[in-house]
Amino acid sequence: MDTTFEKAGSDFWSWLIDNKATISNAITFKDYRNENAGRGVVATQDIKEGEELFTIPRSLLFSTKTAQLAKKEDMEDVLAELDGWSPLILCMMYELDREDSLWKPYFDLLPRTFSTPMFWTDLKPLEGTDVMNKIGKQEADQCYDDQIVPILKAHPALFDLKVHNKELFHVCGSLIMAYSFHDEYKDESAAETSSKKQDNDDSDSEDEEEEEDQGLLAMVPMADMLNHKTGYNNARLFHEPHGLVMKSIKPITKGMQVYNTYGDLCNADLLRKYGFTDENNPHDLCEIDGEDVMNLTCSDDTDDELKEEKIAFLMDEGVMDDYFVIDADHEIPPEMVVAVIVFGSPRDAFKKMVAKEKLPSPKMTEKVEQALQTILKHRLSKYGTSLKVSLSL
Ligand SMILES: C[S@@+](CC[C@H](N)C(=O)[O-])C[C@H]1O[C@@H](n2cnc3c(N)ncnc32)[C@H](O)[C@@H]1O
Repeated sequence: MDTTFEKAGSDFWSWLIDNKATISNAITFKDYRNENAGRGVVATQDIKEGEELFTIPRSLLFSTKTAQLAKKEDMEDVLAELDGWSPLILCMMYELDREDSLWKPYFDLLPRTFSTPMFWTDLKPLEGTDVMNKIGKQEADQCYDDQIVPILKAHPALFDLKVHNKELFHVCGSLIMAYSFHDEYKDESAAETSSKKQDNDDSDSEDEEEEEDQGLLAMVPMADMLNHKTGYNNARLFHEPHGLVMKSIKPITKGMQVYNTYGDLCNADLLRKYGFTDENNPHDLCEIDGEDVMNLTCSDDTDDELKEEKIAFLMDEGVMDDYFVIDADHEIPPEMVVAVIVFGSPRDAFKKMVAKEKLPSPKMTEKVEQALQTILKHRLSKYGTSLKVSLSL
């Protein structure tokens, strides 16, 4: 038995109880490291649908509202200037290793290394997959350099650049990516204050509204100890006035793992955010680059100007996007068939479509089928290895 692992779990459990969380005795932690899934939660007895598994009071949520850093002089304003995850990342960088943090037993439990591609030194095995364009390492590095470093430098009493470095920034970002929640509960009086603040600030951009709608970004101790397995979801987090409540949404037999859902995610997203994939994933998909579809199917008389016109027409009609998606049913989407027909149409035929403002129907002719085969072969050629070799790796 790994006593350090066990002790961290039991210290955390006691900390939750001491801080007014309630936990059903029908669950306990289990070591799933032999399945590369870290710690998880297991049923110690049969659980009925709708049973409360645990309740976490809001005072235990680690967010920009509760973090130590937010209470330091000037810091409320500094954090308010940042966007996206940066405010919570900065709070976490400050507090993650502090002995005097309320969340110490929780932080001690969180991993410091990750299997997400962000940390891979060799990305070759991912060549051709949809993950490659989504890793976001450069953007994250840029965010650290542009947004975080100036704050660290301006507050030497709070931060030490040797400790609060890029590595710690990535650790905190990765923890937020894989462990955080948005607390969707809206206190009516707080909602009113925040909408008033918006009126005053005159800052009603769509992005901000969207962020507000998602709720408060927070680390939710215990709720984040549940693993995910596509198709096996048996518990869900409810955002109630008195706290965040995890309930079973199906009967759970003694010995079964308790799974939350991380969403209906394709394997590329599971890997990018959480560092694992699901073998049988009905939400898996393959993206086909819209530009490739255009380049591989344009009729011989298509110059750059006509290409632009074709793209604009397809976009106006809502058919064209950056990518076409083939999902797990392996059907070619009708939008992609329409795009192939439009790109392949000679100038005159295309001009008639535009004049009539009418898209062709997604009819599968021999010519279309050949074009689609060319596109799919091209897509396949992007993979560095065959499926057989990848599986053996
Ligand atoms: C919200 S945490 C769940 C608790 C986590 N197992 C732990 O020990 O801290 C999410 C992380 O758990 C792991 N995980 C969750 N479900 C998994 C699965 N089905 N297979 C492998 N790892 C999984 C991944 O490392 C993921 O990033």
